[in-house]
Amino acid sequence: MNVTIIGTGYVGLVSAAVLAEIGHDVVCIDVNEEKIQRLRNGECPIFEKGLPELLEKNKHRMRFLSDYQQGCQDAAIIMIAVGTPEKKDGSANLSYVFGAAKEVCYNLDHDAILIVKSTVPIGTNDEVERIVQENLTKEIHVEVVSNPEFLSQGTAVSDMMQGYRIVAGCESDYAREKIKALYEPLKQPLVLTDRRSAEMIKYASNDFLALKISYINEIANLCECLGANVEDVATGMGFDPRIGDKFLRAGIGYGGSCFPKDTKALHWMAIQNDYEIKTVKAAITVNENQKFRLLQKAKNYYDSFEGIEIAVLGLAFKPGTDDLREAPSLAIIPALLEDGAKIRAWDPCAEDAFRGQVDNSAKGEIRFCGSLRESLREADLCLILTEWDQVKALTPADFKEMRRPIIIDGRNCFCLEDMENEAIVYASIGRKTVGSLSQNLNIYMMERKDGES
Ligand SMILES: NC(=O)C1=CN([C@@H]2O[C@H](COP(=O)(O)OP(=O)(O)OC[C@H]3O[C@@H](n4cnc5c(N)ncnc54)[C@H](O)[C@@H]3O)[C@@H](O)[C@H]2O)C=CC1
Ligand SMILES: O=C(O)[C@H]1O[C@H](OP(=O)(O)OP(=O)(O)OC[C@H]2O[C@@H](n3ccc(=O)[nH]c3=O)[C@H](O)[C@@H]2O)[C@H](O)[C@@H](O)[C@@H]1O
Repeated sequence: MNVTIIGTGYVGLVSAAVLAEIGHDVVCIDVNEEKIQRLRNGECPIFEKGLPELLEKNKHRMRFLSDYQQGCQDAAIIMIAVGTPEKKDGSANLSYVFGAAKEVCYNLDHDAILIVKSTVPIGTNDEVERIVQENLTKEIHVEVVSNPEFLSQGTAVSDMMQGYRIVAGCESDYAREKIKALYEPLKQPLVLTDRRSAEMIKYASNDFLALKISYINEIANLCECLGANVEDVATGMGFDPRIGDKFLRAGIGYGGSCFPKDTKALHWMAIQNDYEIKTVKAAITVNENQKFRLLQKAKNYYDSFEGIEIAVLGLAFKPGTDDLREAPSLAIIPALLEDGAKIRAWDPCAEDAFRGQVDNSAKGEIRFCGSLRESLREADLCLILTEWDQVKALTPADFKEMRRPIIIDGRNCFCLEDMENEAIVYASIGRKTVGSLSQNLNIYMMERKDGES
């Protein structure tokens, strides 16, 4: 089939490559000309495992354009995969979706299915249909289908190739048959519903996962108070298939372009309908506070961070991506800089994206380090924000390169057994703090605290 995809972000570009891989001819449209040029040059503009290879393999079935008229020619299916970022009030910004739908109307001269793949509030597809009816310039039949996406960044290609399900909200048999034909080669369970239910499945799924994370984070915080170990607790819970062992990793909370915005958007939708969705609201509140657990723990060692050299390992919101959207680093690092800390940041691929985000007027300073070793050497404190494999491969000996080996791990990267009985302090989330500093360092720390008080 001829498929045109609008938006070449994480969802649009991965969908395009996967649909080409299963035999469709795909045209990608983006308003970002630079991105389109890079794609035409054979470059992959985002960091996503397996994507460059898939684009290269299927380049004979893919075209990249910025012109809608050319891009819509011959398309049997048009898929909108543009962003739906959060607005200040928590609602979703739908201007990109509506803008793309209008462009399609102005440029389409034949019947087609218009798929909305972006995550959109319940009722948006109905609104898109209204826009289509109002703006079509030819006597043609365009049917709107809600087809949300469930991939995760970092594993996007395999998530799409081997997804748990495909959800499509269609309002006619004609649309249902087209969707079946489009996805048939993927051999995945197909959940066919009406459009509003499909839209709701997306929010309900994301928000449930967010809730699960906030729940385990609260259990972790309680474990710390009561002397239990959250990793063991999660393992014990996860064996029960009614609970499941996924999304029970305690840490400094969820980030990324979706859970934060999709929890707030559902909460907003509820309020608009005079309903308060208390569970989701609680997940949001817990997550906001969880980011700062590391700083609270660090205060056990330093009353102020003025002049303190802090190794920050990981900037991206999760490993496997260079995406910084809603990453805890964006909340934690500015707070440290404000307090006068000297940050030595390390991330294997999010450094460039982070550079533009630092507030130059803050008291402290930030240096980006090319290696973990450079970041750790002579540091007074280490904060782990992202569980990159390179970080998980560090050993106690690596941390001993620090001036004061105090490690506060927001992603529970290490077994407690490997870190205890070492001349380092290792604090993590929902587990006891292990290790101790050498006697000299202990005396130093005490003198420092006395000097400050
Ligand atoms: N990032 C993710 O892991 C997932 C995202 N989603 C949803 O998918 C949607 C897209 O998300 P991402 O791919 O992360 O967004 P993104 O921000 O990475 O990419 C969006 C792309 O759309 C382009 N664009 C904007 N307006 C346009 C227009 N009128 N015409 C053509 N191109 C236009 C932008 O230039 C950009 O390249 C969002 O609704 C998101 O919630 C759903 C599942 C997973
Ligand atoms: O709608 C979306 O955009 C996507 O949102 C998430 O995908 P993503 O945000 O890419 O990544 P996740 O792996 O879900 O991680 C999100 C955040 O939760 C955190 N997390 C995840 C799992 C866990 O057990 N604990 C935890 O703190 C991660 O560190 C990360 O900050 C969902 O997993 C996807 O199914 C969904 O399609």
